[in-house]
Amino acid sequence: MLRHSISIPALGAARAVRPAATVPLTLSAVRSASSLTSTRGRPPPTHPARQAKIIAAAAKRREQHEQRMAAASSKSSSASAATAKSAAAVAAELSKRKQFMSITPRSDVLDLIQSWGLGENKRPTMKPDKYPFVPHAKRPVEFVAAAKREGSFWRNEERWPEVAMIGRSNVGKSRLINAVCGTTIVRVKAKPGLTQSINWYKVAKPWRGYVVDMPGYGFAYAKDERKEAWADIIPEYLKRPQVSRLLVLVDARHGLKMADVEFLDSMSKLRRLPKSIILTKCDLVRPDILARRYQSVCQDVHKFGIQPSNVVMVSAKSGAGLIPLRTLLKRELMTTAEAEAAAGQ
Ligand SMILES: Nc1nc2c(ncn2[C@@H]2O[C@H](COP(=O)(O)OP(=O)(O)OP(=O)(O)O)[C@@H](O)[C@H]2O)c(=O)[nH]1
Ligand SMILES: [Mg+2]
Repeated sequence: MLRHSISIPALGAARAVRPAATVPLTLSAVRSASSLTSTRGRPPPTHPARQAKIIAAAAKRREQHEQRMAAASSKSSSASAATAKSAAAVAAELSKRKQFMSITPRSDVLDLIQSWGLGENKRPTMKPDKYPFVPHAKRPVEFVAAAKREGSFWRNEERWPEVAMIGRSNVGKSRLINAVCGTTIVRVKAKPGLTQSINWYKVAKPWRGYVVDMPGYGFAYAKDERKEAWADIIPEYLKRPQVSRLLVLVDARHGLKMADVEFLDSMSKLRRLPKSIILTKCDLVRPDILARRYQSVCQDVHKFGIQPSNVVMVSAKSGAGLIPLRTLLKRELMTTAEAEAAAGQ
């Protein structure tokens, strides 16, 4: 028999499911392979035992297919319920958006936005505030302490006022401290969940007080147990008498979210603490949308006893709106003279 030393994949292997076996090239193999692929249409002779096997396999396949079809139909009925649910959510969201767009921007609010250079503005009418927060100070603020649990809170025995920044993760709390105080010492990141402890920053003389950065609530890239720990220490911290004002930061692009409403609600039960709402990232919002946002937020926070005079629009990026925020912050802090007078009492 003619036998070559090379080997080829068995013919028809491209169509077979199993990987191709290699067989030696013989004349008889070539002949039988050509009979399998012949165009005469005669099927190759099959053994009865093999035929029975094929029939059994086909029956099994049919049974499996029916099972799959039954499973798919039950899945599609639950999927259609989920689709109906998400359609309802989309409809609710659309009607909310429609409601929001139906707000007429007030001319005084639009004027305020324009004069402060707020809003998405290619050519701001006003230069960002470049005046130092504390003139002549080498460091306007200094990091003094961080706490991840109640036992390690900064003691602040002099009872100097503490202004706390709070809001959803990524709303811009840390960057706003840097912008307001004219520093870069607070770490900032685009990913939510960077600040994972309560951090105290002491303001330089002649001021006596602290600006406090906090972990955010809502979504954050952090471990669940860490987020649970924040949920416990934040209310504990806010009970302290040293906390003199709360700055609740809200992203101007989104307005009040459920997490903000829940927080403000829980705060109204916890303690009557002066609060301001700070609309952040105003450089990312069109002026007319920003005016609507301001008006709708003023309306939403009214039920928590927050007046429109305590709703401030800022952009830590462009510096717009920082002057009123600095004024507000300084009003909260004691001067050295006031601190001495308080200590002498
Ligand atoms: N365009 C723009 N981006 C801002 C502004 N403020 C903050 N950001 C950006 O928003 C992202 C989050 O800012 P952070 O200050 O770290 O936010 P945070 O609230 O401290 O976040 P967590 O510490 O994770 O809770 C960063 O990428 C900032 O650069 C702003 O006024 N304008
Ligand atoms: Mg932060």
